[in-house]
Amino acid sequence: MPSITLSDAHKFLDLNSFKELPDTHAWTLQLDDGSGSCDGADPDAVPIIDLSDGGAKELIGHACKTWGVFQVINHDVPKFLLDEMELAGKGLFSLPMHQKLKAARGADGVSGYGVARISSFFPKLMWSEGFTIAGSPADHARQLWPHDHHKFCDTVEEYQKAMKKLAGRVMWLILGSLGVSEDDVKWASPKKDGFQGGCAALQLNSYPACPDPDRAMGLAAHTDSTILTILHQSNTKGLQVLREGGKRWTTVPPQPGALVVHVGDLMHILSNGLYPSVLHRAVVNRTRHRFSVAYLYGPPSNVKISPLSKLVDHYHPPLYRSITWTEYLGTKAKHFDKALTSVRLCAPRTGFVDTNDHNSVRVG
Ligand SMILES: C=C1C[C@]23C[C@H]1CC[C@H]2[C@@]12CCC[C@@](C)(C(=O)O1)[C@H]2[C@@H]3C(=O)O
Ligand SMILES: O=C(O)CCC(=O)C(=O)O
Ligand SMILES: [Fe+2]
Repeated sequence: MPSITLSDAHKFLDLNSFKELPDTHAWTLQLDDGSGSCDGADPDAVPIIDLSDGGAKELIGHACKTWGVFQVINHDVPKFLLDEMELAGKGLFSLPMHQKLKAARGADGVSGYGVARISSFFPKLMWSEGFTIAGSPADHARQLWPHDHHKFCDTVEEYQKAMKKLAGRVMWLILGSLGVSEDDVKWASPKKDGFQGGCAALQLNSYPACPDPDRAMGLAAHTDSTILTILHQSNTKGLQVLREGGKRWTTVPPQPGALVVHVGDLMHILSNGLYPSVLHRAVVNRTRHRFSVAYLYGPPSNVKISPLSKLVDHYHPPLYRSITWTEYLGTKAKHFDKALTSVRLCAPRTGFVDTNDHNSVRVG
């Protein structure tokens, strides 16, 4: 079992046990000042795209350019699998804390139970707990359920398989909307025996009901270091996105059976900035426990990612240097919201809204 030092102990408080918000979790940000977030009733809402629609590619291209996020329906991932994964995750988080700590994420590790990796960039803790699965869930699952970890592992593996297939399909719709063909991105090309490219992590997020939701933060504003992320959120709202160059947070309303797709930083790089990664966060509420599962999809870890040559010419110089996913995750762990800027080659033109300069927008 990874040892937990005393200074770390406050990170592993059982959030369900609080009647009041502890100071360690009280953010000074004003979460909602009334001028900001709007909910799904807004006509200008996050697009919902039917993957069985012949025009899906164009609709996805437009959504990537303008929002960096969209929901997909008719995606062929069975509803029972989404429900089963949600139940498996809820079962994990409902274990006693001492049991969950047996699968705690080590200091340099990726997999395991713990607070969000980006926590170290913030003075306050987030009102959430997470469990990250990179590769096989078996080792950690065995620590959590010494007598019966098979059901959890089977569900996770089936979910990973379905998500990998969907992620490949959506990635090709996105690339297709940029006029990029399979010959242009060898590592990602679909092979006869199934989609080859791609590497991924699964992130389970739990946001317990919170006694003071306006002063708490479920998951602080961030972009994902992925090509794309596929998010399944339970039927409780909490996910908010910031529209490109925008100043207001928009709720992505849970829609039964729909999956949310986020454009990640590596797609931002591949598209040479045409499809900016989306800044998003999770807020919490007073009465309901919220749960989400994110499938974080990227390229094989050692493939060099750079702006696609089809999108680069004399008038459109490459804006980012090439970098592998492994290197980028390291850069993100060190620079967080400055990671994309740190791999940028040319300074943004005057008047260009750099959506990744988080200081220029109200992130609270
Ligand atoms: C493959 C990934 C992507 C990671 C790191 C690693 C495993 C866990 C992912 C997340 C999931 C939660 C938000 C985030 C910002 C975090 O803190 O951990 C993500 C991060 C990233 O997208 O950078
Ligand atoms: O819980 C959510 O809605 C957001 C989760 C998220 O952004 C992530 O896991 O990267
Ligand atoms: Fe995210």
